[in-house]
Amino acid sequence: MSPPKILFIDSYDSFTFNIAALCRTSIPGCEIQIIKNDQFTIQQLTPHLPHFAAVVVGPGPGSPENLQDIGVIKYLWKLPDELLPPVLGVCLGLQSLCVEFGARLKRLSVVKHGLISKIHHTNKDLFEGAGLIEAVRYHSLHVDVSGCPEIEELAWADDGSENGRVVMGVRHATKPFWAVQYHPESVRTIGGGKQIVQNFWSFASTWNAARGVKPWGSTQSSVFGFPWPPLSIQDAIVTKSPIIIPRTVNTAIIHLPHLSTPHICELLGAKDESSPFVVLDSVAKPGRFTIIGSLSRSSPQFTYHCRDLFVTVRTGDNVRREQLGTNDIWSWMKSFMCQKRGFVGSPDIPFWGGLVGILSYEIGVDKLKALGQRRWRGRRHPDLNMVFVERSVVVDSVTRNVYVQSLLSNDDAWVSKTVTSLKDLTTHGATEPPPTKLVPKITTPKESLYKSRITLAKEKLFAGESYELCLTALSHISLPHVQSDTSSSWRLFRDLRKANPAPHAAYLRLHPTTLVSSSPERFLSFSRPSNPVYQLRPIKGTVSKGPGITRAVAEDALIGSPKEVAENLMIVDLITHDLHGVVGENVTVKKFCAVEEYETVWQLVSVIEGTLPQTTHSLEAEWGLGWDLLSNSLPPGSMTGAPKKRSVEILQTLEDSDRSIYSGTFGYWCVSGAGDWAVTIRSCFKYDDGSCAADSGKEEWRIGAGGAITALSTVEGEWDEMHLKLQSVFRMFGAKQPS
Ligand SMILES: C=C(O[C@@H]1C=C(C(=O)O)C=C[C@H]1O)C(=O)O
Ligand SMILES: NC(=O)CC[C@H](N)C(=O)O
Repeated sequence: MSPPKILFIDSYDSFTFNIAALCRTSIPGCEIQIIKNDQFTIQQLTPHLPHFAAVVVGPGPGSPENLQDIGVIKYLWKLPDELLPPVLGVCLGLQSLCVEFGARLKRLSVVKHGLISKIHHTNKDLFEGAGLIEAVRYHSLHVDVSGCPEIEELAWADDGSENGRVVMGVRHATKPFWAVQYHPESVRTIGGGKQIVQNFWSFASTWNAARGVKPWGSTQSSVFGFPWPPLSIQDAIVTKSPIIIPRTVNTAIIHLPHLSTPHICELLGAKDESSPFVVLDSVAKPGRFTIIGSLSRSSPQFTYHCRDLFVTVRTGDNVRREQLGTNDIWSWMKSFMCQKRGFVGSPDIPFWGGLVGILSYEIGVDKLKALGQRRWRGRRHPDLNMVFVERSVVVDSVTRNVYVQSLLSNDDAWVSKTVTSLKDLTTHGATEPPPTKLVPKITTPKESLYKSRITLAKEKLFAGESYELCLTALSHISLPHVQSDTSSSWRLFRDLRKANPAPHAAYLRLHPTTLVSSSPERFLSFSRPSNPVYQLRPIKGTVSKGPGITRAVAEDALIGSPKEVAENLMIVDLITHDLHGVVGENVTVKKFCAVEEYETVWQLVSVIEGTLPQTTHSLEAEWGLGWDLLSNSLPPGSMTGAPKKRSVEILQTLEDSDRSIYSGTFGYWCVSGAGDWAVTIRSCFKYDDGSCAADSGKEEWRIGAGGAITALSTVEGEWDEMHLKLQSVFRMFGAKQPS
């Protein structure tokens, strides 16, 4: 028998794959075909409905009364019975069902985003055997079903003086429609998930026994494409690369307990402003390894601007444009890296050599196909800027072992020369230079404007357009350009790593871009095959450090705050969805809302991990999947809010300019298939162009900062939080936060 097919109609939500995963665990062997609500007209969809055993109508931003938000779903409910598959609606899905049968749509007085409520139910029908339900809610709208004879209420929440009784579960009196307003798939929902999907499936099976489900045919396969979980993790669609000849990474290991990272960097060229340089520096826990590139003139550097049809490859003085042709930038970079497969290096370190660089926020926005007013063509600054590192030095901060490695053949001379120089460095020692003293001119966002945008963001949340919006703004710092034989940006980085030690500190000088970062936040890491682990580590929830703010006080302010936990939970659910979308079903939340201490702030951190199914995927498929996950999960959910696409679109209307590399990601993709990417926050960056020229006598730096706006945010609180985050970077300019 062919597996039962479920049609999932997605309204551009960020929890879709979580619901798909819940269906897969509740309905044995089902396969899920996901479509967008504006992908088909009802006339195009109807002939295929007899081939589906059920339809799931998912959540989403906006209103069921707005055709642009609800799309084809509006017309589903009124199809003749003989064409009808059983339907399960979630959130927006429930609202649409009820509205089409006469319910009144209202706004909640107190919106519920990422908040948990006890769900009361009849213990019958969809809720039979459901027991205790404490469920996560993501809604601003709700339905009044009094006066709708066809809609039977099965469950409700008692919001007391806030909203009174709110409908949480319904069924249609005669048609095969059931729905819930809460989120059965959320990682924090207890009860009311698997049981209700199983009950739905049992009613669906009864309905289908009478109706008969037509077999899935090749026409359906060609119309609906691959089901979820995605086939990219199976052998079938992996691009076959040429036969791989194993190559050993030329590696020397030395134990140098007293050597500091800045000294190694300086040995490898950090001081020379004219040359490219990269270091991914784990200055604080949980970071462990520091990766320093030793770039040569032959190290290829790749730059790409969104929507261009080519990528620029620079090797020394040779600059050429490579046409992307039928590739997009992601598959182009992947095919470049495919040629570098087959190296075997030390098992004790995560990086042997590979791509290191920066991806902008906008490259993610472009991938998301978010509608916006941005000018794409003729963008001045690269959206992808990466270098292929062939020679590197990796420092293990735990063992204090230093690994000198080269991917180049016949490179013994460089390896042994570098080992000797490093040993010399330790014996001679070196004095730390004093912090740079500069007089910066700082321009921060205008208070009244930023505050008005917080209010506008909240209005969008109240209207049901988003559940959380990460609002940000850029500040500018202008520094006098000081003539010196030591790169000024390198000096700044050296100061920053002291002033704000962070697990994802980085100094990436990839002209025209220079990034100086003290990011605390890992976006995504993937270990090397076989059986890689994909880890995302979102931070949401920030409290300032200061006198009296002990760990206990911070925990109370973060874990004890429904606002902070809700803010984090929404991103955890979103990130779980991003991960499910690429790796399939095996995704778990390893840590939920742990408090971590950083130099200037306490942060609430969650850890989500995914692994691949035990099916027949090859090492080859595993090798490139981290990159696929990266490209499919940008921009980082913690920098957008949820649902991602709509939130990004709203943010474009609330922010004045491109975020550029702020809010994007930087990190590496190792030739082994492993990678580690951080969120570009607590960072400053500059471009060498007209706005930053030695001839203008100034260096113009930009710093982005912001925070997640939720329905529970206060205008003052969010303004202060944005400033607090700015402060962590301002310190390196020797500057106090301007008031
Ligand atoms: C927006 C920033 O940080 C993001 C927002 C956070 C929050 O709202 O608590 C925390 C970490 C980041 O994901 C920033 O640092 O500029
Ligand atoms: N999660 C959802 O589907 C939300 C539905 C609707 N946009 C609301 O806010 O009420």
